[in-house]
Amino acid sequence: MEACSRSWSIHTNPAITQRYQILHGIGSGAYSDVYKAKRLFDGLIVALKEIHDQQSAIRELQALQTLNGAPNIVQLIEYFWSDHDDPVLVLEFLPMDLNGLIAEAKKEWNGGIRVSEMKRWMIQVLKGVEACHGCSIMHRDLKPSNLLVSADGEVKLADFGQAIILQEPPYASEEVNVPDQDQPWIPKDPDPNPEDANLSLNQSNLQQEPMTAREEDIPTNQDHLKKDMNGNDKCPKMLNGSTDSPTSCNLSYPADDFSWNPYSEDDEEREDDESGLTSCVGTRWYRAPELLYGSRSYSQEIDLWSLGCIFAELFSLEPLFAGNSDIDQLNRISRVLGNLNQEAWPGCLSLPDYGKIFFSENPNPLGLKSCLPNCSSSEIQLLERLICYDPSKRAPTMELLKDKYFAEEPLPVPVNELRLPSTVNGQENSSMYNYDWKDYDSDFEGFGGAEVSTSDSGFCIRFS
Ligand SMILES: Nc1ncnc2c1ncn2[C@@H]1O[C@H](COP(=O)(O)OP(=O)(O)OP(=O)(O)O)[C@@H](O)[C@H]1O
Repeated sequence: MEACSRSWSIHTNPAITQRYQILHGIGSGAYSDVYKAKRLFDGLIVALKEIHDQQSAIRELQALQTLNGAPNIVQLIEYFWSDHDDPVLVLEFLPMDLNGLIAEAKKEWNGGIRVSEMKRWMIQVLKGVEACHGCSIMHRDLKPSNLLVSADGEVKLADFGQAIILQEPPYASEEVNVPDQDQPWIPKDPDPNPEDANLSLNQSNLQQEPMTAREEDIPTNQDHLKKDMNGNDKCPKMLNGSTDSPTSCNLSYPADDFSWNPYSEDDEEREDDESGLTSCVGTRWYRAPELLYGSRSYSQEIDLWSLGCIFAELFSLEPLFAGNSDIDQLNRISRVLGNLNQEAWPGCLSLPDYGKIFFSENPNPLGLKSCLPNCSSSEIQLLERLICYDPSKRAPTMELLKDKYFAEEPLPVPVNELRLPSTVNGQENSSMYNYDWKDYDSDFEGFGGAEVSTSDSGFCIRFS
């Protein structure tokens, strides 16, 4: 067995090792290590996701249970939970992601992804997001590397560690959908797929033995989640130790280095009835402008913005807004869409950081067409329904699925006719873009001089 990083519990927990042979590590995220494993009683290949943050584990578990059996959502097979080990989720194994697809298309497919393929990829992603939004779940971290792909070309939304189930309005606080303490949790049947006997999760679930995880260890309300496993208050710091950010969140992280923690001492990071949602979610390149301006009362439209960025990237094979800091991110957006003002979004004045950041006048924004010169007008129109400042103008997924674009020639290919990356072996197909950081040491470089001044509400930054 190949050595795996960081983790002890997954190898030493008999509840897991009696049921699974751990094959090798697949990858690590901010809060998790993921392993490829084989279920001993039937040989089913799975992904074991060991999550080192309980809050993130509970979010993921709640979302995946709510979405069980929904189309284009990664399947939760079972989970292991104890009060002394990190929770481990057993997920269907998916060998690729859209990041790997984009990288392959860029390198190998002269001409990129065909329009007929693009439509099928987009439809699948839209259906996954529609399933989430239909269940009042905001994913909050949509990006190509969280859109996993099966060996058959099926897209599955994954990584629900930042997801939140919305209740009236606009967020869930007390009533959370954690498993009932007394009821062992057994996955519902997903959509049967009799053609694929080996990998059929339907079949695997039917054969499933009784749960070995300790459901009684799952807390039943969110107050409990504010404590660590020893009952102490959970108040970890942001990853870079920064609490003095002038905008909403992290000003100097690499794009994939997200640092949200819902129970940080910093009010900006707290999520509860009084303070609302945290704006520090998602991965910068795909983060909606209202989040970058510090909104705490956003809704599912933030996922729609991310979708627009993902689709644009599938078209051009380059990230649309590859900001190296939150301010650079906003600057890149305003160069394309124009500066955010009341005309673009009347609600912008109430954004917490709106009056703190000003960019130089930009009367002639580039527009999406000039960023995506190879896109047809219907493609640009569809993207404009997602990538716009005013969240209320972003089209819901159901409307987008009915967009004439998908009914026009060339029609979407069937899933089994999609071209896939040549190597379908886990992380080999997932690649983060190597952004050249050296040119952008500070938030303020790359877009002129910055003048910082203090005001009654804090300070503001003005770029010339
Ligand atoms: N079901 C799965 N099948 C195969 N690989 C998976 C699966 N789930 C996750 N992975 C891989 O494991 C790695 C980490 O997973 P994931 O992104 O879910 O962790 P995370 O800690 O929540 O991540 P992030 O830092 O992006 O929030 C990624 O490379 C991902 O592609």
